[in-house]
Amino acid sequence: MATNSSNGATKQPPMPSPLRFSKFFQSNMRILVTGGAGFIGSHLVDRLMENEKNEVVVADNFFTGSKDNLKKWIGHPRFELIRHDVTEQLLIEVDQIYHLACPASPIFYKYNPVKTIKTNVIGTLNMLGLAKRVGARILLTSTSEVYGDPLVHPQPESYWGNVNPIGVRSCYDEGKRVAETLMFDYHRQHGIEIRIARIFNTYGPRMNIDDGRVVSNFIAQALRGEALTVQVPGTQTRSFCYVSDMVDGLIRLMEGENTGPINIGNPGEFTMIELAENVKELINPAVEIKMVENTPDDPRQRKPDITKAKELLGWEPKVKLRDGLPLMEEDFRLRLGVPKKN
Ligand SMILES: NC(=O)c1ccc[n+]([C@@H]2O[C@H](COP(=O)([O-])OP(=O)(O)OC[C@H]3O[C@@H](n4cnc5c(N)ncnc54)[C@H](O)[C@@H]3O)[C@@H](O)[C@H]2O)c1
Ligand SMILES: O=C(O)[C@H]1O[C@H](OP(=O)(O)OP(=O)(O)OC[C@H]2O[C@@H](n3ccc(=O)[nH]c3=O)[C@H](O)[C@@H]2O)[C@H](O)[C@@H](O)[C@@H]1O
Repeated sequence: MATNSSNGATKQPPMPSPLRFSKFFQSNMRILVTGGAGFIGSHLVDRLMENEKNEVVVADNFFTGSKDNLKKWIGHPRFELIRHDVTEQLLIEVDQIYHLACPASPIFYKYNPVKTIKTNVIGTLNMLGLAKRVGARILLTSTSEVYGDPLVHPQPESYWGNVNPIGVRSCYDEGKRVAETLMFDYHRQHGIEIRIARIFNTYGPRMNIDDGRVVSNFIAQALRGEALTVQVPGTQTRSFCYVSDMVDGLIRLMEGENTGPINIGNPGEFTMIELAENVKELINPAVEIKMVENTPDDPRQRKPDITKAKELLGWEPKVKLRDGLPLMEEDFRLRLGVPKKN
């Protein structure tokens, strides 16, 4: 039974399918990754597929994800890709669910806010219903945005947050807060085995080039020789985690005994001006940095307190921003067709 001082679960989780214990069954673990065609999801699939005992099923509606991210697995006997919207029921047999489906870039989650709420609320409800029916363990990728514009810095998991419930970002941050509530209610009421990761800004290869998030924007701008657009005031901070570290943290959380929520992120904190200066220096010293308008409710500071991840998961990030940016640059150069000058 997972441990968390406040969960108050009273019931044992339902039993997994008897086939799981059959010695004739081919793979030991069937894993569903919702949103597996997206940025973090596809890296997670790569890591899960490395284990020959895993069978991986991806369910994705391809809103922000793409088959291209999974092309090396399509046709593999241990892999299956389903076009599916998590706001609809899904009837399959699985042992673990990594529930990532949700647009993550503010441009995309604000594009159809009602759909974003439905994805977070109805989508999570459906995945919990699936977990309940088949006795699967389920991990939700929540977000540091549950802390809103935080008044406590850095943010520990015990902080309840400072979120605008009616703002333009609330479809996402309030949506994820309700998703966390649903996870704990299913845990307490039905004994479902849950895991909640609060992810802080993650970057790396395969981010959509025109995704709108700051790291992908700056790298694409530097490679195209365009000015880097720092949104005012530029002193707002973020902490950037390289995707391989993130995937490692998610798998440790799923495999461990703690329900979370647990912050997974890199505590290295940078202002957006510092980030732009780093990208300029590393990728294209000739580009300018220009200040542009910001969007409403942009959090002014964000940095994870990762004490819990260190103590409970034995996890901490390994890749520093200045080492991760060149790895992402390489991928963006290939996709944009901009070769490196020698
Ligand atoms: N990347 C980050 O910095 C970050 C930070 C905090 C939390 N997260 C969370 O991690 C998860 C993955 O983020 P990402 O950066 O890979 O984003 P992404 O946009 O690249 O991936 C999301 C995936 O979910 C799919 N999707 C969206 N709505 C869906 C729906 N209704 N049904 C089925 N599939 C749907 C998309 O097509 C895409 O493949 C998200 O839940 C996000 O909220 C990410
Ligand atoms: O870590 C998280 O929890 C969240 O992080 C990001 O949200 P956000 O930090 O707002 O991401 P960006 O859009 O990359 O913005 C980061 C900062 O960069 C600034 N920015 C963005 C784009 C740009 O071109 N220039 C720029 O200065 C923004 O004003 C903001 O202050 C993700 O996109 C969310 O999905 C995720 O849940």
